[in-house]
Amino acid sequence: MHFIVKLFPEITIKSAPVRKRFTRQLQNNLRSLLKPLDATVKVIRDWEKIDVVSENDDEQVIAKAKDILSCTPGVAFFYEVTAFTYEDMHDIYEKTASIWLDALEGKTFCVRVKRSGDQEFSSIDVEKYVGGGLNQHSKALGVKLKGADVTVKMEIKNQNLYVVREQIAGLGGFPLGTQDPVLSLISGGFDSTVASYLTIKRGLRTHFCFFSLGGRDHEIGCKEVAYYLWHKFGASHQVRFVTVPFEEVVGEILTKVSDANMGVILKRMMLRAATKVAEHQGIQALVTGEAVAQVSSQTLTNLSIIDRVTDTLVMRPLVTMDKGDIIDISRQIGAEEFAANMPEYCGVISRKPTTRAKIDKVESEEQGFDFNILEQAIEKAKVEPIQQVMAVADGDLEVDEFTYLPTDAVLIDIRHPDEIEAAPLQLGVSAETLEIPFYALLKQADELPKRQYLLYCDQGVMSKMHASHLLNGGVGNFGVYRKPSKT
Ligand SMILES: Nc1ncnc2c1ncn2[C@@H]1O[C@H](COP(=O)(O)OP(=O)(O)OP(=O)(O)O)[C@@H](O)[C@H]1O
Repeated sequence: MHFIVKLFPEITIKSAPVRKRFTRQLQNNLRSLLKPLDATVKVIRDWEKIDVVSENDDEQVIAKAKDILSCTPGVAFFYEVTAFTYEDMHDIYEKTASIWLDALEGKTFCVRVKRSGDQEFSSIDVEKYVGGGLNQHSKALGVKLKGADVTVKMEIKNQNLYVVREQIAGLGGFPLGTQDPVLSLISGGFDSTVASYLTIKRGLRTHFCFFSLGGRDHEIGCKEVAYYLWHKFGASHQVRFVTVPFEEVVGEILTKVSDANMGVILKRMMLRAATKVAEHQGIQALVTGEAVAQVSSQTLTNLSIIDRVTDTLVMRPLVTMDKGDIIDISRQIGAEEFAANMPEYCGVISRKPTTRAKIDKVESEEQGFDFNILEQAIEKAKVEPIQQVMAVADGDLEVDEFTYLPTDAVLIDIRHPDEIEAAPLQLGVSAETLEIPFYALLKQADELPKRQYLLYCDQGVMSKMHASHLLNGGVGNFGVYRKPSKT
């Protein structure tokens, strides 16, 4: 496989040393993401682009590599190419035709060439020669310079010819690691998920902070979405997931604070706690999913009262975005279903929340609040590397694991639909199977007919955590299926 990765344009307008630093960071990120997939892969950087090259032509490896390249911040787009050396212009035509001739049948096309080096011909000469040849020898409908169905692209560098087979869009943004880290307050809904995605995409290493308001299902759902975002868009860097037990803080608010100010005071408590967590982790900015006027606590008056409790920078990437646009992004990044399936949790729900809180009133109500409870919550915060958040919790019951399918057992593939599409499960034996993505499982488990179910996912971690969680809740007919090892 061979990919030519093009840099996000905002990188290319930086000064030379900054451009070099950002490109080197992207090279390192791609290397660390691609090496586990293919140990022989070479990631080579020059001023204009990054080449990803390997002898490996396995279809699944190529599909996964494309997935990685399209989800890595800093990549504008990339070409999948076939590389040749060439003798002369006719040889360029022959090599291009070997890839494109049949694919042009019934289509209009044009040829576009980017050339560097000391050749006897210009880019336009090649476009004319190759275009003419393809037009004559293929069953194309003809050449069309504007609005053609197909653009046949190639790059010529000295004696090397790269014929583009496919152009694939990248994520844009800056390579992770080029900016300082942030702590994203994630609650698993559309907003904080999209806000976290946007900070990752902009090159900010995004750690997560979750306030547990009661309900393990909500905690699991939130960890799943954070893990998903990290794994898909930010796995070149290690991040942490911090869980702050906020049940008692909520209890104190419910007993000490007036209904109207509960929402604003809860957010002030969250920001106070997040500020301490961030300080402790050496992080200098917080991120939330708030957008002006979306809910009552998000008026300018209330947001400014919320912000007064901290000197730490609070970033709100969605502040002026419409909900529909936020949901569209969440759909594009494969996270819409997470939010839609996020278990209900019992938070602070005011009947008549104020949209214009008064700072004097808020501060006087907070005087009755026992701040030891907040301090204790911060002390009890649990910091985990994101890779471990899906592990079974201490004290959870052990579930049965199988490397074969018992008669009458039903296998449930709980992987994300994108993963199932990229690598359909091949069992080698006939078995009854269902596809229920992990984020929908807790909701649907209750409705399934009583049978023995075995959960399957790639690493066996998510499936084990879910089966164990169900078992702890008294649902014992779920186990784990692992593919037998090949040795
Ligand atoms: N339990 C929580 N843990 C961590 N952060 C939270 C929590 N609840 C709220 N937040 C943060 O506060 C922001 C505003 O929360 P709020 O519940 O008012 O709005 P929201 O738009 O429903 O949030 P979301 O869609 O992200 O769940 C969230 O986007 C998130 O950043």
